[in-house]
Amino acid sequence: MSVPVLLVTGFLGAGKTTVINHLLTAPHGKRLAAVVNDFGAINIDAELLAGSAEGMVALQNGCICCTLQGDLLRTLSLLLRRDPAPEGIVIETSGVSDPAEIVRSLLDPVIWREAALDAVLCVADAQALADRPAMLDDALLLSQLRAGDVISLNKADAVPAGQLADIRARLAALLPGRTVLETRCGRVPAGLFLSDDPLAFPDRALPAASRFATPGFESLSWTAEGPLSLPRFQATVSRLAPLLVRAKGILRFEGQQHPMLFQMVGQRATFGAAPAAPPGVAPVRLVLIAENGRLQPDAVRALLNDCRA
Ligand SMILES: Nc1nc2c(ncn2[C@@H]2O[C@H](COP(=O)(O)OP(=O)(O)OP(=O)(O)O)[C@@H](O)[C@H]2O)c(=O)[nH]1
Repeated sequence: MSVPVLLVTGFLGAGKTTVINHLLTAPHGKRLAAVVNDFGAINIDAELLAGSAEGMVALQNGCICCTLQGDLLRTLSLLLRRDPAPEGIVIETSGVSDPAEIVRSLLDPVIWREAALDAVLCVADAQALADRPAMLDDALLLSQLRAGDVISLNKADAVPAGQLADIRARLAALLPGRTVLETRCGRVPAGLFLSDDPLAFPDRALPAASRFATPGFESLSWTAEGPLSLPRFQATVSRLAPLLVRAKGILRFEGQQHPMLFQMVGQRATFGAAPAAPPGVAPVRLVLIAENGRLQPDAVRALLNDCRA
């Protein structure tokens, strides 16, 4: 019997990792494996996933719709040979991936026999769409939305009801007949996905070939061995924010005992509790993502180096 696969797509920072964490910890009684693809040399998402050591494979420094496609297929075949085998596989694409290419690979009959694509879930960021309605004209975002069998309109808590209704109306016009679920903190109904019935979403058309052979984004990864000065880091982030689409990192600040999880989506930055670092990794790890050509790596690294306490 083939193992159902859920492909989770969505723009940078929409909440894909949050959704997958919810699915991994929801009480559905299934043994799930996750494959996460972070577009950067350091895979922060892998560290943020519950039980990340068990059944989790990180594909990094590239994007699975382009350079890492072969790696994805090899990874699936390794996961399927694990004992005990997973009962469901969740694949998180990086926020810069066009899922059309990945769907095409997964529809390959050889893969399908063992790991059948059950559904594509597109996580859309209600807060970003409320702030920047023009995002819905973005070709990559459109491709991600169109690939979705189900759209999770996430961060519904952060948007007033009237604006949420406007966004739903725009999505309904763009994607007629598609299921749109308003979600908070990625809490999609787990029972909707990874069912044993591979025909739950039977109308999948073979997607058109990708228009995003080269992603229009670049990432810069930076690490430090010692703590940072919080005021200097905040000043640097304010300076860099207009250039960035997304940033995330696990940071240590002078005078603080615990590491902090730093997340920035668009211009909004938040700090939260970070999981304990795995042994042997640098205590400060940061990934910045920007449109191609916007970051001058040496200058950015110099600014970040100046944040060291
Ligand atoms: N207010 C609010 N914030 C959320 C919600 N879901 C996720 N977030 C926050 O949004 C930020 C990005 O969430 P992630 O789950 O890392 O997003 P992602 O799509 O995996 O990000 P990339 O992998 O970098 O593309 C984090 O700070 C989350 O805590 C939500 O429903 N409401």
